Amino acid sequence: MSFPMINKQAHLGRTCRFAVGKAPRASVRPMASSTPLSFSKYQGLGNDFILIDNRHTSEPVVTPEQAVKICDRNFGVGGDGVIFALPPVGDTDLTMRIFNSDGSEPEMCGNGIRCLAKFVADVDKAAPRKYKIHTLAGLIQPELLADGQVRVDMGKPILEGAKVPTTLVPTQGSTVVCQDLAVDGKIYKVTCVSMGNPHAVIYSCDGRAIKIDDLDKELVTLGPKFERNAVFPARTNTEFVEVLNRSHVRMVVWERGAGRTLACGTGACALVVAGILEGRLDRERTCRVDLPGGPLQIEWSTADNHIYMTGPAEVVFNGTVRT
Ligand SMILES: N[C@@H](CCC[C@H](N)C(=O)O)C(=O)O
Repeated sequence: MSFPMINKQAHLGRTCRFAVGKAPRASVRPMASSTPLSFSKYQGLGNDFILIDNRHTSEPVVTPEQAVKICDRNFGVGGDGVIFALPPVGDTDLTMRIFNSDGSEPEMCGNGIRCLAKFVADVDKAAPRKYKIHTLAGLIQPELLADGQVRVDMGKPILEGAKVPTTLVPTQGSTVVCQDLAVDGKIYKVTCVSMGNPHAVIYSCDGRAIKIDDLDKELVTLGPKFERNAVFPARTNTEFVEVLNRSHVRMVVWERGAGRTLACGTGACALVVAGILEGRLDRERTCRVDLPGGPLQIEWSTADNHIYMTGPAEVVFNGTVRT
């Protein structure tokens, strides 16, 4: 591998100070507290993850509570989440599970699955190839390209509001497009899309198009008011988007369970779908999405209705950690 191998060691035996989020589907066995755990840190556009080769057993070797501590940027390794490569289910190559940095378990992670594909290829010393990965959002298929990028077949978006889930009243059939949501005395136009995980996408507020530079500072206070809004019973990821032209946008994101991050792959997919549903973007062209950490290319195929996401994934360092 052509990256510097840094061995980072941390001891995480202290009590965590943070509230641990709900992890409804997590059923995990705690690991022995003194066992050093090998991990690799990867990032996709600055969305960073601790990757664990967990293919020897179907239960994650880290609990949600331990994940919170490992993700801590001051007292731990630091990351937006912990991702596990688990044994395959059915006709797949492997299973992915992820804990957010607050310990909750999302269904999918777009940047994370690019990192996972690179990680597994690096561990197995495999030639570039396409993986079939089982996730809580169904089958997701990343392909390592010759130029180092990873192209992911993200499957079909879920457009039915109740399945996103949101209690906002649908505006186009069963889909919530440009529905009003009042937050802090302003009316946001919200479009709800699930990529397996829920997204609230916002292109305009109080009748004006979103300007990323104007709301950048506000995001930290505004984001949680969407994430925990009663109209999103499973909480939500929230993307604020500025259109540069009909195939190029800028965004910032507040992630469920992780807060402000530099990139969200599922969010980039959801906002392109939302932009097309709102009539702001062209479906015929691949859309460039500029995230705080860099660009992704997103296509919503008319041929199979799947979303295709292309972007980078890089190893940062390998290490061991005590939990
Ligand atoms: N950063 C991810 C999304 C991770 C999950 C998200 N925080 C959730 O809870 O749904 C991405 O790149 O998609």
